[in-house]
Amino acid sequence: MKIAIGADHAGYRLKDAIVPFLKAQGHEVIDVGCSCADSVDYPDYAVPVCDKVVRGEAERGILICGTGIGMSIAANKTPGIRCALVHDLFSAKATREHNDTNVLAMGERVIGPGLAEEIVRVWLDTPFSEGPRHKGRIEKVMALEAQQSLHP
Ligand SMILES: O=C(CO)[C@H](O)[C@H](O)[C@H](O)COP(=O)(O)O
Repeated sequence: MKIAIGADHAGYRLKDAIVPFLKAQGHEVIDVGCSCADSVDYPDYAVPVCDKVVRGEAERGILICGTGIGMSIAANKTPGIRCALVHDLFSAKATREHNDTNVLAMGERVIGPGLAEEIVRVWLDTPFSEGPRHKGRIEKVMALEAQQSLHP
């Protein structure tokens, strides 16, 4: 799978641990940065990752900041993105099955690399449950997005 990944200064260490993990699993990785502890702004890294996903240049996106909250808020502003903030394995599976999320957010200040790698593995491996109830709910969310673009 082709995966875009980005982080801010509070998440780049976890990103740099996950990139080799993804490559070892056979995934192609587009790393948009950042790559050092100099303070940056998380939206500046959420946007390029989400753009790549909505343009089809990446199938999925992974975003990491201190808590994952800023990244998830920023990511969900991009039409077509469904981003989940996940710090446990149950949610990693459920958000793929129920929400068909295409971007995953995590917080380096919340979890360590061992759990983060397991979350990424489960999130990437779990297919969307094609059941009509989930599809209908996602369609309602996408309709909200369309309404908002008509009334900014
Ligand atoms: O947006 C966040 C908090 O919800 C992210 O965790 C940021 O990484 C965090 O705010 C960065 O904090 P810092 O004090 O500027 O390092």
